[in-house]
Amino acid sequence: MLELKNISKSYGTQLILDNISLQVKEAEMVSILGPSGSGKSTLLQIIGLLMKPDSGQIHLEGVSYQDLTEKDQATFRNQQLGFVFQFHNLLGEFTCEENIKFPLFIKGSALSASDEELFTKIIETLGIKDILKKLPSQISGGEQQRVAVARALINRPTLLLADEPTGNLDNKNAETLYALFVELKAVWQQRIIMVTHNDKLTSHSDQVIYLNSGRIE
Ligand SMILES: Nc1ncnc2c1ncn2[C@@H]1O[C@H](COP(=O)(O)OP(=O)(O)OP(=O)(O)O)[C@@H](O)[C@H]1O
Repeated sequence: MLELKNISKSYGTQLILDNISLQVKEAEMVSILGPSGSGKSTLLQIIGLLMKPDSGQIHLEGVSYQDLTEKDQATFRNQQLGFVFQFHNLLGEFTCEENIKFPLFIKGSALSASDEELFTKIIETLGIKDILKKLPSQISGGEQQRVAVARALINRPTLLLADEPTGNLDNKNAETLYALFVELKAVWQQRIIMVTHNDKLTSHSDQVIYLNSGRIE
């Protein structure tokens, strides 16, 4: 279970999140919608341990974020969380395969047989087998985004966090990526929290959350 209790966050005098509480079970897909500036990305960053709330508690699978030291937070992020952003942040000088395996290299140990097995399963599911040796600049935007999703999944994250993952894709690629998320949820029981502007991409969500004026509507 992911549990947020009374999360609040201000920037200066501007209250961005006002006592937000939320529970997300395993295999649930949650969409976060809301007007620009309503705090969607801020909430996602707090859940992703990239920003601290001013108050409130978060637990993921029994681990309290408050109890983690800075070093533990980095390890927790790398092992438990997967991130996909609108601008996928792929490393331009590395091939797609190297980009996908990057989180495994960070761990420092050699890739195990089960890492390789998962890698194969991921690239097959995402349909990106044929582009593995290419550089990110040599593939399309939709393909780049699928590589970013593969990289986010390679550590088997407890929670996949996606911030406007379809934001720079055309409609067709956006729908393909969303269909992939739906498949990851159905087949892999992947828990996903996605910020989106596109309310067409929420039909399979277990929870749709509208943020407005710092609160869930
Ligand atoms: N580092 C910061 N310092 C000060 N204010 C910030 C900072 N980051 C965000 N804000 C402000 O906090 C508010 C919420 O920002 P956030 O990016 O979470 O909104 P959002 O709902 O994701 O917006 P969008 O849909 O436009 O991406 C905005 O008014 C923004 O200007």
